[in-house]
Amino acid sequence: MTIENLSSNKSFDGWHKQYSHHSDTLGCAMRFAIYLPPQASASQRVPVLYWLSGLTCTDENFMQKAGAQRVAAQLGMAIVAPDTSPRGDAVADDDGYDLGQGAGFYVNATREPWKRHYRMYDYVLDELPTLVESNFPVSDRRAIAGHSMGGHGSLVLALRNPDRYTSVSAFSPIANPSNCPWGRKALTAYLGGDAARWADYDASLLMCRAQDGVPALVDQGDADEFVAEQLKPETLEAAAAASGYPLQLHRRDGYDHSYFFVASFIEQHLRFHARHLGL
Ligand SMILES: N[C@@H](CCC(=O)N[C@@H](CSC=O)C(=O)NCC(=O)O)C(=O)O
Repeated sequence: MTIENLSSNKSFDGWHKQYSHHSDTLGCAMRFAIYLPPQASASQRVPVLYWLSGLTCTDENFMQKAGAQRVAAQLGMAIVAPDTSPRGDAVADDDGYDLGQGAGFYVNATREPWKRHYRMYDYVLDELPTLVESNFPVSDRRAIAGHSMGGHGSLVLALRNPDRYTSVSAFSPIANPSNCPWGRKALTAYLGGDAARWADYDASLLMCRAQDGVPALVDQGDADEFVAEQLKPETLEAAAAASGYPLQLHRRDGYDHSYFFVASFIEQHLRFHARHLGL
């Protein structure tokens, strides 16, 4: 697999780099960013945190706004941030910011006009780690985290694949997409109108029936403008209580939905993952 380096910036003695590559899964060119801490070398592979961003984002929002590099460098943890959807003139799109390009929802679409390219679930689960692990000094010890739509994606990927990740965390996740306007719009378009087909992409439904799973950490601001209508953290708490799932969910006084919130608590998330990654 050929990857093309687009940028390189030294950061806390490590490197932030952006790459482009052709994705067979998505059928288009894709961009991702990687932060390689100073410990990563030909003789030392480091574990990786995969970060999934939210609606309207690219690989850049987290890498430029969250301020994660200082602690990742201390811990010896790589971070990989993919784009949030397939992109390009040949890729279906929608006028709304919450569907189409920039809004892939980390699902494998089954409906026209989306199903040809919108396969972000498979891309994040399989193609991206294979590519990253064969091109960079990183190991197959993986954790996953994300924000909002990406929080939904990270929880779904970890809940369905506990053998692939050591731990999962989310900021302000869309916790019950079957039951909120953002989720219903996207899942109807990508998977069709039968809500029974959405259950495999709904973190609250998955957590409710989880027999075991990797440790989960969620932070939710109580001044988040989307919390009541779109995010519904109470459904995730109820699901964890019902199944006994190892979820820690913190409500944070006065914080909104922005990356100012993510930046305020990202160190705690990185240290949580570091413990489970064995760092
Ligand atoms: N009103 C905004 C809506 C988009 C938005 O708030 N995006 C969030 C994620 S929301 C859920 O996935 C985000 O992360 N934005 C990027 C950022 O850098 O803050 C709009 O119309 O754009």
